[in-house]
Amino acid sequence: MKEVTGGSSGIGKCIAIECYKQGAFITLVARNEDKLLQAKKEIEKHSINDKQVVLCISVDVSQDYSQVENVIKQAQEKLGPVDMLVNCAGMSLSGKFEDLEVSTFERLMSVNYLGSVYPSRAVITTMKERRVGRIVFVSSQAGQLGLFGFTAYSSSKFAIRGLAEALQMEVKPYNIYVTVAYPPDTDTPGFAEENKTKPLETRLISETVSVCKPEQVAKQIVKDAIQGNFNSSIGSDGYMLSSLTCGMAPVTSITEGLQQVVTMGLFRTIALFYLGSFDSIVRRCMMQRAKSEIADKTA
Ligand SMILES: NC(=O)C1=CN([C@@H]2O[C@H](COP(=O)(O)OP(=O)(O)OC[C@H]3O[C@@H](n4cnc5c(N)ncnc54)[C@H](OP(=O)(O)O)[C@@H]3O)[C@@H](O)[C@H]2O)C=CC1
Ligand SMILES: CCCCCCCCCCCCCCCC(=O)[C@@H](N)CO
Repeated sequence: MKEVTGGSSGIGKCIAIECYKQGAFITLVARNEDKLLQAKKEIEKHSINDKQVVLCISVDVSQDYSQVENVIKQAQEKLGPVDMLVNCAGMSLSGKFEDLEVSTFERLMSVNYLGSVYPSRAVITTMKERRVGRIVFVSSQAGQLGLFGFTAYSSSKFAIRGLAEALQMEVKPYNIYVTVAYPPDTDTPGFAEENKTKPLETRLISETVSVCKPEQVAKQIVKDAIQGNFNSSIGSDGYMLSSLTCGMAPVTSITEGLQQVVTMGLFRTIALFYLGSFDSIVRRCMMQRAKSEIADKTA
C-alpha cells in the first residue's frame, strides 16, 4: 500500500494518481474530509483493475503522534503494510522576518518538519522488519537555498533534508530507500494561497524559475522513489541546484557522483551570477519603496 500525506490536493493528489495508475492501493491523509472524498473520486477514475482501493484518513499530521500512529495502524490493517510513504502535507507562508509572527515559525516547523517525522516514525518499524520500503519527503527548491521572504518556510524545508540524510544512513541496510524532492513553484491550490501574501521581492526572485505543473512534478517524484534515488528534482535549474548543494548527501549511482564532481565549479560560477541578480532585485525593491514613501509624504 502507498500512503500519501497531503494527498487530497496539489502535488500530493497527483502523486496518488500516479501510483494508482500503476495499480497501487492508496491511503490519503489530510484534514479536510470533503477535500479527501473529492480527491478519492478523482483518483478512482484512473483505476487499472477493479480490486484497487482508495482509503481516506482525516488527521492532522503535525499535532499528536499517538493519533498519527493509530490511524496508520488502522490503514495497515485494512490495506496491508505501507511499502511507500510520501510525506507531502505542508504549507508555505512568506513575509519579511520582522513581519512574520513567531507563531508562523512554530506552525511551519510543526507542519512541514514534524508532520514528516510522525508518519515516517509510524511506518519505519514495519518497513525494517519486512526489509522493503520507500520514504519520500517533499522539500522544495527553497529547501536548497534561502530566499528573501522565506525565513520560516526555508528553514522548515532545510530541516527535512537533515532528517532524510540521517535516516537514509540508518535504513539502507534494511533495503529502505529515502527520496527528497525539491520542486520549484508548482501550480497548485497551495501555491495560489501562498501568492496572496508573497512579498514582491520573493515573487520576482522566484520568477527566475518557471512554474511547473503538479502532474509533471508528481511523475518525477514517483519515478525517483521507485528507482530509490535520494534526490528528486525537476528541470535544468533543479538539476543545477541539486548538484551544487549535494554536500554530504548519499549518492545513488557512480554517474551521479561523477556528474557532481565535474559540474560543481561551473554551477557555483553560474550561482554567483544568480545571487548577484537576487541582491539587486532586493535593492531595487527597497529603493522603489523609499521613493513611493517620499511621494506619499509630499502628496
Ligand atoms: N506548490 C508549490 O509551489 C510547491 C510546493 N512544495 C511542497 O509540496 C507540498 C504540497 O504542496 P501543494 O500541493 O502546493 O499544497 P496544497 O496546499 O495544494 O495541498 C496541501 C495538502 O496537504 C494537506 N495538509 C496541510 N496541512 C496538513 C496537516 N497539518 N495535516 C494533514 N494534512 C495537511 C492538505 O489538506 P488539508 O488542508 O485538508 O489538511 C492538502 O491535502 C508542500 O509540502 C509544499 O511545501 C514544494 C515546492 C513547491
Ligand atoms: C546553479 C544555480 C541555479 C540557481 C537557480 C536559482 C533558482 C531560485 C528560485 C527558487 C524558487 C523557490 C521556489 C520555492 C517553491 C515553494 O516551495 C513554494 N512555492 C511553496 O508553495
